[in-house]
Amino acid sequence: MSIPHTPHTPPLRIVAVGFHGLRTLLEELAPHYHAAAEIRILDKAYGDAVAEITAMRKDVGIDAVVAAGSNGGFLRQHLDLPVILVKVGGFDVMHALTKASRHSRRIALVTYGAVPPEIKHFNEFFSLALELRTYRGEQEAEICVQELRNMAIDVVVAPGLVVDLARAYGLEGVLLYSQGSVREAMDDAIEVARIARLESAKRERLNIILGKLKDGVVAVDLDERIETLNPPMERILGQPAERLLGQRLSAVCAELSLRNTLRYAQNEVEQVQQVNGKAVVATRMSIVEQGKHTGAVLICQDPVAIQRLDRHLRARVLPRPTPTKYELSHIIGQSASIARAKARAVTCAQSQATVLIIGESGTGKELLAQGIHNASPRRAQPFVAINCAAFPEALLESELFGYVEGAFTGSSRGGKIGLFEAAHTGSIFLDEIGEMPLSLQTRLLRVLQEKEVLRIGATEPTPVDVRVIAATHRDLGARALAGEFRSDLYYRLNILLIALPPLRERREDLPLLAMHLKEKIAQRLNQKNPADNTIIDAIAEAAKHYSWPGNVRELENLIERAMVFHDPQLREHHVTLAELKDIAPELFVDGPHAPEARLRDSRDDAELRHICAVLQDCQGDRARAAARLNISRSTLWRKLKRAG
Ligand SMILES: Nc1ncnc2c1ncn2[C@@H]1O[C@H](COP(=O)(O)OP(=O)(O)OP(=O)(O)O)[C@@H](O)[C@H]1O
Repeated sequence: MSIPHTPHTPPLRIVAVGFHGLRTLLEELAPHYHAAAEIRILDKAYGDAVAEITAMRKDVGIDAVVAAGSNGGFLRQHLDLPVILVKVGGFDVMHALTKASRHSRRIALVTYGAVPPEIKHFNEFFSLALELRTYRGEQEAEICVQELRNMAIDVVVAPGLVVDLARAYGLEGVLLYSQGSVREAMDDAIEVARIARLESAKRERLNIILGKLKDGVVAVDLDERIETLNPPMERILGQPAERLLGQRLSAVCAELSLRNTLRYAQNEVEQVQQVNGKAVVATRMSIVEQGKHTGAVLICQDPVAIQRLDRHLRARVLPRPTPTKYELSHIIGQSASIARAKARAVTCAQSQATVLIIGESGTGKELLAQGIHNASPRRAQPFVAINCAAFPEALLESELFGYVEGAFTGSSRGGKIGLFEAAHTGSIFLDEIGEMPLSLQTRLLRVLQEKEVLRIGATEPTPVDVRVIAATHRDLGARALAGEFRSDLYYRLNILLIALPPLRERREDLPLLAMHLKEKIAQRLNQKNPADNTIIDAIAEAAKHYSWPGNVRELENLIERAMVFHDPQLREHHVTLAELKDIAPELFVDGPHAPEARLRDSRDDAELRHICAVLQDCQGDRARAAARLNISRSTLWRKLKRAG
């Protein structure tokens, strides 16, 4: 990666600090670096230099500093910028000593920090009798020069500051640095600045990427001090980055501590925890660079966002759930029993518990289930319905629980999502739960208890949040006693019970229902001018003593038949008995032995024989048999059930 020189990338900027002798050297050299960097020469020292450089940095940006001697040491301590020191080489020493010896033999060599060992050896080997001294700061330098004067030293070879002092005390001063050593420092500074720029460009890019994340991210060093964090993490910690950088994470927020991650180098993935009263999903990982632990990182996710994403993903790969059309207000009836069932349904809608609806076929169990779902807080989520009696065991199992790829021969690629997963965050309606095979009852119980499903062939369960509404026309308690239904499942399902009365027990609802169904069918048949009420009234009247084995569904079918067959030309005319018998013969059968009943029985027998033959032909495969008979699987199942 290189820094392209566009008008937007400013040139490298180096501040070279030095006065007097060093300054002269710097001024001589600066023009040579014109193409590589902008060199600013500053003749200030210590605190003044720090203040000036800090101001410059704010103003234009500074990449590196070149300085020498004690001033260089000071700047290194007080600036968080690369400070490159002008180093004294052996050649510099020889060159300066030669120059000094032209004035006198009484020479002192003063260096910043420790005396380099090579100089000590050099001094001894050539018996130069140099006075070797060191200093660390301005004060020490001055004391040193005073002592040298008292020792009658004539020439002081030293860095710029000491040279100036020596001259002030009337001694000769020779600058220790050569042009070569200054050039070397400048070259190093430019290289360091170039690399620092690259690093900061990379860091900036990383920060931009981190800033785009929705999750909060914070990285700490081995001392748990915050090195980097992004805006979402600033929000979680409730402070701006400027205040947080350099602080210990535990001190800012004890709940999000990374101390154990650093201590045991152990990763923790997706732990749900509370921070300032809000739930976060926290992942902690230690950072390993070139095999060494160098820090740790914490990622905080918002559980609400995860759930939203989860729903979105599931929605994309799922079969579309059945759109629900019914509300509780669609349940028609003023009888006490229906009013009670409706009132119960309203209460149940507010609970998360499993609901069990008991009622004969056609009494409105699915209508009620949809109504409960649509009155519950889950109304915007999927509603999935399945008739447990309409599928053979193996098919029902894969429909409900799904399977993973390769779970069995013929399983589709990528596996298949089951209805429980499809209903995630919503409701599932298990119609005819009493017909569910025992082995599947066990699996269902697990889903209810653990709130997770195990797809066929899978090893990892998938968590699901589904409200179960089950329905049956059977006496589940009796079936449980007889060992045909798991009693533990029965108790689990039987938390909120709603009984839907058969139509024959609430005949007072018949006229209202008939009218309602007439409107509904007219809409469905797109009849703008539906049959008048005479035929409907006639049916309601004739059906007073009818037992309605098919309940509201049967009534609905009958009314539809009447609306289709009743001659609209005969509007407002009195419906004759013959006409009514023709349209609704079943209403005139008052017992199993009536002539019409016998007729119907023999018709049913013939139909049943036909169904059995087709079923045998299809080796008992109900789906295929239903397709051949051109009826739905539920209808096939109903016909078989009615025949016992
Ligand atoms: N109280 C009611 N008010 C209005 N319509 C009703 C009522 N009860 C049932 N229905 C209508 O009757 C038909 C059958 O109802 P639904 O499918 O809900 O019955 P079910 O008990 O689930 O039947 P099955 O057990 O045979 O599947 C639907 O068209 C439904 O809208």
